[in-house]
Amino acid sequence: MTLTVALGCDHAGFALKDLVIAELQALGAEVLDLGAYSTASVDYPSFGYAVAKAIADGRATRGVAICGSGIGIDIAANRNPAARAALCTSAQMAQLARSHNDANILVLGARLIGPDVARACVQAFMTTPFEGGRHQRRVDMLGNPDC
Ligand SMILES: O=C(CO)[C@H](O)[C@H](O)[C@H](O)COP(=O)(O)O
Repeated sequence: MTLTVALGCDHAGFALKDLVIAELQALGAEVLDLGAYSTASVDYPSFGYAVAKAIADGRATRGVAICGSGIGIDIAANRNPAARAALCTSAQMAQLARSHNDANILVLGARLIGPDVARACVQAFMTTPFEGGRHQRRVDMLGNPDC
């Protein structure tokens, strides 16, 4: 089954976007590009919200969100209860975000990591399964802040 991945970035993430798209396509994913579409200055919350919304309404199964540090767009995406957005700076973090946290959005900081790390993060995010078991219980708790 082809996985659709929603992609969103701000101006700071724009330079990394094409590389991420190419990597996702090489892994067999379909990409839903939600912008930004240039390096003109824009506001990262809009793009974090857009990626999370695409997952919430079923247009995508996973997402990748990119801004300068990754921090702002990560905060924005995680405001949507459907999002489990994980800011990753290494392939190991991306792998753990999938295997332990069932993360559905990979967040990258384009001003902090290079192309090789970005590619490795995308690869780990797309190929690592969720382990379930004890991790499922904890992921379920993320959806219920009163527990
Ligand atoms: O890193 C970011 C937020 O966490 C975003 O990439 C913002 O674009 C960054 O803060 C904006 O910086 P700029 O000086 O406006 O490019």
